[in-house]
Amino acid sequence: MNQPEQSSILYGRKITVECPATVANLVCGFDILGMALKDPQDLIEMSVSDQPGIRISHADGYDLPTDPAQNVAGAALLDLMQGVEESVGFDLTITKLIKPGSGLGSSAASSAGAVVAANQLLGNRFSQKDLVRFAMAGEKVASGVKHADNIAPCIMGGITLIRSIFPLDIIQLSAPPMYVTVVHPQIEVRTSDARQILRKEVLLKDAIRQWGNIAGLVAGFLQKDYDLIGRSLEDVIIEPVRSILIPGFDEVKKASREAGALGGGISGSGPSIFMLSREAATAQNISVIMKDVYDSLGIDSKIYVTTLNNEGATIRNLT
Ligand SMILES: Nc1ncnc2c1ncn2[C@@H]1O[C@H](COP(=O)(O)OP(=O)(O)OP(=O)(O)O)[C@@H](O)[C@H]1O
Ligand SMILES: N[C@@H](CCO)C(=O)O
Repeated sequence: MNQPEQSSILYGRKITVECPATVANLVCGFDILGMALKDPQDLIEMSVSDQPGIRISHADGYDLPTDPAQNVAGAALLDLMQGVEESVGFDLTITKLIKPGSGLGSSAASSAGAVVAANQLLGNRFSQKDLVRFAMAGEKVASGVKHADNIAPCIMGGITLIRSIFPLDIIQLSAPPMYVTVVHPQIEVRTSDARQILRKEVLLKDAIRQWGNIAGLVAGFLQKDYDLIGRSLEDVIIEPVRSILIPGFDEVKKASREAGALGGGISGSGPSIFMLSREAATAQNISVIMKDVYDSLGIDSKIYVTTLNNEGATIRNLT
C-alpha cells in the first residue's frame, strides 16, 4: 500500500467496536433524552486502507442495504469523510444483535459505532461532539430527521440531554443506579412511520405538564431521587398516540407499576417498552410479567434485564 510515512492513520489494523442499544425519549423527553444500555449490543469490525470508498458487509440475517448511502453506518462515514483530507477508505462488517425497527436504537448503534471506529483508525482526530454530528447523518437516512437522542448516549454512555442539535449542545446527566427491563414484542415499527402519526401542534396545558415532567426527571436523576424519577415518567403528548401501535402496552405498564417499577414507557419510537426499577429483583419480576402479557397475546417477545451503560460505544479489540 502507498501510505504516508508519518501518518497517524492505523493502516492494516482491524478494530472491533461494541455499539450499545439505547432508549430514546425516556418517556417525557421526546428527541432530547436518551440512555445507553449494557445489553443488547451490535458489533462493528472495521479497517482503513488507501483504497477510497466505503465497503459494508453484514454478518447478520437482517438483509440491510450495503450501499453506503442507504446504510446508516455508510451515511455517517460519508459525513465524517468530508472532514478528512487524506485519500482513505473503510471496510466494515456489521453484526447486528439489536433488531432494526425495535425502538432500541438499532440505527444509532450502527451510525455511532461506525464513526467511533473510524475516528480511532484515523488517530482520534475528532471530538465526541463531532462524532455525534456525523452520526446524525445516519439517523436522517433511517427516519428522515436528524436527532441525537439515541446517538449521543450511544457514543458518550450514560444518560444524555440534547438541549439543542443546531448548534449541538449535549449535557451528560448523572443518575442513581437503576435496573432496566425491556420487552421487544417481535413486530416492527419504523421510526419514520411512528413520527408521521404524531400531531404537529400541542395544547399549552399539555406542554406545561410535559415540561414539568422533563424538569422533574432531570432533577430526579441529578438528585438521585427515585420517587421524583417515578413521578416524572409520564408523557401526555407522544405516548397516547404511539401506544396505539403497540399491543399489550397498557397491560405491561400497569402490571409493571404494580410490581414496583419506578415507571417507564415506549422505548424510542417503539414497539419496545422499558421499565426502570430500583432493585434487581423487581426488574426480574417485571420481565416475567412482560413475557406473560405477550404470551397471552400470542406475540413472540424478546426480553432484556440490564443496567445503564456508562461507557458508550467501546473499542474491544485492535489488532
Ligand atoms: N446499519 C443499519 N442498522 C439498522 N438499521 C439500518 C441500517 N442501515 C439502514 N437501516 C434502516 O434504518 C431503519 C431502522 O431504523 P429505525 O430508526 O426505524 O429503527 P430503530 O433504530 O430500531 O428505532 P429507534 O430509533 O426508535 O430506536 C430501517 O429502515 C433499516 O433498513
Ligand atoms: N426521538 C426519536 C427516537 C427514535 O429514533 C423518536 O421518538 O422518534
